[in-house]
Amino acid sequence: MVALELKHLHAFYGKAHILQGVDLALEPGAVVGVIGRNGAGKTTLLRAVMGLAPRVEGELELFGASLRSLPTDARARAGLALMSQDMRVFPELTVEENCRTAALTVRDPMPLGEVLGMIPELKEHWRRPAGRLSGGQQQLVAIARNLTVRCKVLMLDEPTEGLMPSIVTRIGEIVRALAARSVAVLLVEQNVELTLAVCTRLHILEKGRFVAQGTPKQIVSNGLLERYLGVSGAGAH
Ligand SMILES: Nc1ncnc2c1ncn2[C@@H]1O[C@H](COP(=O)(O)OP(=O)(O)OP(=O)(O)O)[C@@H](O)[C@H]1O
Repeated sequence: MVALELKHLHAFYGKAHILQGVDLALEPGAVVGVIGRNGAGKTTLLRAVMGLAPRVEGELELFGASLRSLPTDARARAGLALMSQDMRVFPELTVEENCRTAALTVRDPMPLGEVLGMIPELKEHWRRPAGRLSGGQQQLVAIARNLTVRCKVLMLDEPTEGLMPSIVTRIGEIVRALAARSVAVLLVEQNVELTLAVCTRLHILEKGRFVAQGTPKQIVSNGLLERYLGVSGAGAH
């Protein structure tokens, strides 16, 4: 079974042809990383899947059903979620309210006790406005909202950018826990160590095309990180 499938996906900003025929299949429980240099098109890829890129061609399917004609909110209701710098939490609402408003958007939300069971560190902030929390804690609130709606495919755009190492580790653990619950995760992340540690498979994007793929081990041992990113991956596993 495939959770998310992209077939010959193209995306454009005006005349700029950014994604140039991307194919990708993401199974439930997979954690797939997309890595590539600045400007390769990683963010555009996630935005295209979410219905946020201005012009997209090709096919996108969620559990075999086409997403092409669906606007972003319908894609979200179908189980797709995107976490990025500009879409995190409602800052004026408390953590609890952030989760409760998410719960209202679906028929069968995850009970909040279960959400807190997965992210227990939110308990002590439950009644605080989310905007008062640290960047890392807000990121956990955003994940909690996506847990609440039982998203089936979670796309993360640079989830650990600017965060302290302890919270980076925590986000990695939570990503693994989500995958263990059959959520398919598509991760765009500059932190190579984290990417290698949590991903089951990596795809390298260069100038809008996938040029290589493999397990983290294969990518490192074939020297592909040096070749395409100019980093070694040494010290990571
Ligand atoms: N709104 C936009 N309008 C026009 N061009 C854009 C827009 N957003 C991105 N681009 C261009 O599309 C290309 C791909 O950008 P994108 O942000 O997808 O790359 P990226 O791989 O995520 O890079 P980074 O790692 O720097 O975030 C770049 O050349 C960028 O300048």
